[in-house]
Amino acid sequence: MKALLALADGRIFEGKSFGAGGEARGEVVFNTAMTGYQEVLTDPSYKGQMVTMTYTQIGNTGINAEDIESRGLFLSGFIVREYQECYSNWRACMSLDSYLKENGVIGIQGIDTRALTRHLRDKGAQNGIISTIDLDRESLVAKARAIPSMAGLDLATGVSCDKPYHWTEGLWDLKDGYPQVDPVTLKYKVVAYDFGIKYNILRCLVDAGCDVTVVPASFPAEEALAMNPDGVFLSNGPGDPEPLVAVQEEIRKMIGRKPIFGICLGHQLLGLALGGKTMKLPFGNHGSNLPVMDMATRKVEITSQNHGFAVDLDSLGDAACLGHENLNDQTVEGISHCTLPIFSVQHHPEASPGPHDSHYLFGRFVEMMERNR
Ligand SMILES: NC(=O)CC[C@H](N)C(=O)O
Repeated sequence: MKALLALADGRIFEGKSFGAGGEARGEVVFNTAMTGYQEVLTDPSYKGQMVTMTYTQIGNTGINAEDIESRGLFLSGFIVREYQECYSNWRACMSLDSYLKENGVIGIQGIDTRALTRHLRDKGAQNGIISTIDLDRESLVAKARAIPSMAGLDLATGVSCDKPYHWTEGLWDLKDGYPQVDPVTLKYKVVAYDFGIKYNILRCLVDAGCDVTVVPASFPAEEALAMNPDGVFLSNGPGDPEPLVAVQEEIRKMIGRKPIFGICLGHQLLGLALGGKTMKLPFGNHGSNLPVMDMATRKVEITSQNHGFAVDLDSLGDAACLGHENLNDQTVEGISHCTLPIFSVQHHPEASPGPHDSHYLFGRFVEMMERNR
């Protein structure tokens, strides 16, 4: 079935539909990861976005029951060069096409994703619409123009959990899959704020020795502190961090009381709680091959990233210093508090998908909690 992708600036791409049919809208971004489309699909931080993969063939390894990063699919559309219906992997249980259909997500294939990516890189990420039902080009562009901008949107509250829960699953192992870890062996009590948390962050925390209680985005700081955790974790999540004013206020109350570690949206929220500002980047960083320098050791790590906003370092003044730097665009990749045991990173040390170079950051958080007990 024919499908069209129309961008707000008038550019149109024609392709064929796979997955669900209908119409979907969102901010179009590109992801440069060569593997891990299932983790990309289940990353809640993509809510409100349509993702184009720069890798040319997608679907080859099908879908399995294990590489899942959240309770569902949150992105609104999936754009690929060549969809592969014929999949092969020992863990695969269904095709990508069936998975998208089951979850009501629109896919479009046969798109010149190189041209689309270059367009987004040169003109900036922008809103777009994919349709199989309205093939009128002018009407689609008009609809794409009417989509509200990602800047200013609180999308995190909508994807967070409803009530606190306990997490005890550890990291995947080839022989045993995901282990259930006995909480008595976990030494550090961590309260993890869920703004759209990826499961592998929770697994990495457990693997590092943390007994994790996940709490909703709106969880009051007083209640988190009353649980007397060794540390507080702030998760990744979709949308703009700036409108989450109430969350920033709660984070502010915990600064100086407990060690804090933040990832991605959690990092941006920490920056705002420390008095800094965030800004929207032209097209952001989405992929699993992005170089970053750890300023403490000057070691370079290849990282997994997925963000469209960034912390403005100058706006932080003396509140924090640069902890990590993105070596492609020199944006702030991490901050660390000058005196308190508080740090955060823009990239994803849990990978999923991506390299494990940054796994050490979970160990750094545990060391911080150990020193502050
Ligand atoms: N992965 C994330 O946490 C993304 C953070 C934020 N939504 C951004 O786009 O910058």
